[in-house]
Amino acid sequence: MSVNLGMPQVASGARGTAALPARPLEAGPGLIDRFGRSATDLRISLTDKCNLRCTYCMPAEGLDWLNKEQVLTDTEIVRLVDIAVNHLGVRELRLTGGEPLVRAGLADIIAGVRNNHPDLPVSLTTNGLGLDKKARILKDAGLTRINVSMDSLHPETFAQLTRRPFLDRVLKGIEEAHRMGLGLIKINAVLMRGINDQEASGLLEWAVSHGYELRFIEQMPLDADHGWTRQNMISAAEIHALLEQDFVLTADPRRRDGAPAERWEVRRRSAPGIVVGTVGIIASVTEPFCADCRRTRITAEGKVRSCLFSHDETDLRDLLRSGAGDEAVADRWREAMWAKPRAHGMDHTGLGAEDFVQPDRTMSAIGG
Ligand SMILES: Nc1nc2c(ncn2[C@@H]2O[C@H](COP(=O)(O)OP(=O)(O)OP(=O)(O)O)[C@@H](O)[C@H]2O)c(=O)[nH]1
Ligand SMILES: C[S@@+](CC[C@H](N)C(=O)[O-])C[C@H]1O[C@@H](n2cnc3c(N)ncnc32)[C@H](O)[C@@H]1O
Ligand code: SF4
Ligand code: SF4
Repeated sequence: MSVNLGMPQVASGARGTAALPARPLEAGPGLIDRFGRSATDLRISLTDKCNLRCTYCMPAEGLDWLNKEQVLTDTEIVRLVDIAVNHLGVRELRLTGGEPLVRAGLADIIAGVRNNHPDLPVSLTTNGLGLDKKARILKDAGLTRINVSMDSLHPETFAQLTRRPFLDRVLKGIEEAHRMGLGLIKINAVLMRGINDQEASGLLEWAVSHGYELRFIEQMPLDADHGWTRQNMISAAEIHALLEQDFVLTADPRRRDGAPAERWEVRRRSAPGIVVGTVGIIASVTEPFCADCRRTRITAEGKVRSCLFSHDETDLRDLLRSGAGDEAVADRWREAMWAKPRAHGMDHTGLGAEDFVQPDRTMSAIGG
C-alpha cells in the first residue's frame, strides 16, 4: 500500500482522536487505522449480563442491564459478521460478553455464522457456567474452540473472587468441553494480590496435567469499583518468578502473530528434560502489545469500539435498523477503525499513567 499510514500529521490529545484527517481512499477496503494496523480479529459481545460478579470486572450489585430492544438480535449479529468477513477482511471471530452462555440464541448465532462461513475460526470466551449442558450443542453448531476463565481451584477463593460459590460447576463445564473436543481449551486466570497469587503454580500444574493451556492475565483498570492500582497489580515479572519456583519456562518458538499472550514452554523442575505444556502471560500493563493490535470490537448494543480503552464509540445498530446496505455499514465501521487510538485509548501506552482515563464502561460491558 503506498499511502503513508505512519504517524498522523495532526495534533492528538491524550485520548488520541482529536481533529482526525479523513480516511484516505488508498487505505483500501480493510479495517486499517492511522498507524498502519489492520484489524482482522473481530470480537462481538453477545450480552452485558453475567451470572458471576468477578471483583476485577463487575460490581457486587451488577449493572443496569441493557433491555432487549437495545441489544443486537441474532440476525443482526450474523449479518455484521458477514459484512466483516465479506467487505472488511475479518478472518477470526470471538464471541464474548458479559457471559455469552446466558444468551439464549448463542447456538443459533454460531450456526448462522458457520453456515455462511464454513472456514471461519469461531471461538468463545466464557466463565464456563452451564457449559456442561451446552458444550455438545455449541460444538454441533460449529464452534471451533473455547477459553474458560477460572482464577482459583479452591472453592472459597473462587467464591471470594467471583462472589458466587460455583467452582464445581465451572470445572464440570471445562471437563465436558474437553470431552466434546472443543479445540485446545485455554484457561484464563487473573491473579489478585493476597487472594489467589499463591495459586500460580497449582493452577499451572492442574492445567498441564489436564492438557489445557493456562494464561495469566495482568489485571487492567476496567473494574466497576475503580479499585485498580499499578502497585497492587501482579505483574508478568512477578508471575514468572512465582512459576519459576516449580517450573522451568523457556520462550515458545512459535510466532506470536498479534496474540496478547506471550507463550512459554513448561518443564517441571523435578523433570527438566520433558516439556509438559505451554503457559501464556498476557501483560497488557507492563509489556503492552498495542503496536501489533489486530482487534475490532462490537458491543452488545452494536457499537464499534476500536480499542478496549476507547472513549469513542460508533453506532452500527441504528444504521442496520434503518435499512442501510452492507457497504454503508462497512464504510461506517472503516471510519471508526481509522480513528483507533495508538494504544490504551490514548496516543501512547500507559495504563496507570497520569493522563490515563479509565473508560466509563467496565470490562463486562465492553466485551472482554
Ligand atoms: N490490552 C488488551 N487486552 C486484551 C484484549 N483482548 C483481550 N485482552 C486480554 O486478554 C485476555 C484473554 O482474552 P481471550 O478472550 O481469552 O482470548 P485471546 O487471548 O485474545 O485469544 P486466543 O489466545 O486466540 O484465544 C482478556 O481477558 C483480556 O484481559 C485487547 O484488545 N487489549
Ligand atoms: C469480560 S470476560 C467476558 C467473558 C466471560 N464472562 C469470561 O469471564 O470469560 C473476558 C475476560 O476478561 C477478563 N477480565 C475481566 N476484567 C478484567 C480486568 N479488569 N483485567 C484483566 N482481565 C479482565 C476475564 O478474566 C475474562 O478472561
Ligand atoms: S470476568 Fe466474565 S465472568 Fe467475571 S464478571 Fe466479568 S463478565 Fe462475568
Ligand atoms: S489496548 Fe487497545 S490498542 Fe492495545 S491491544 Fe488492547 S485494543 Fe489493541
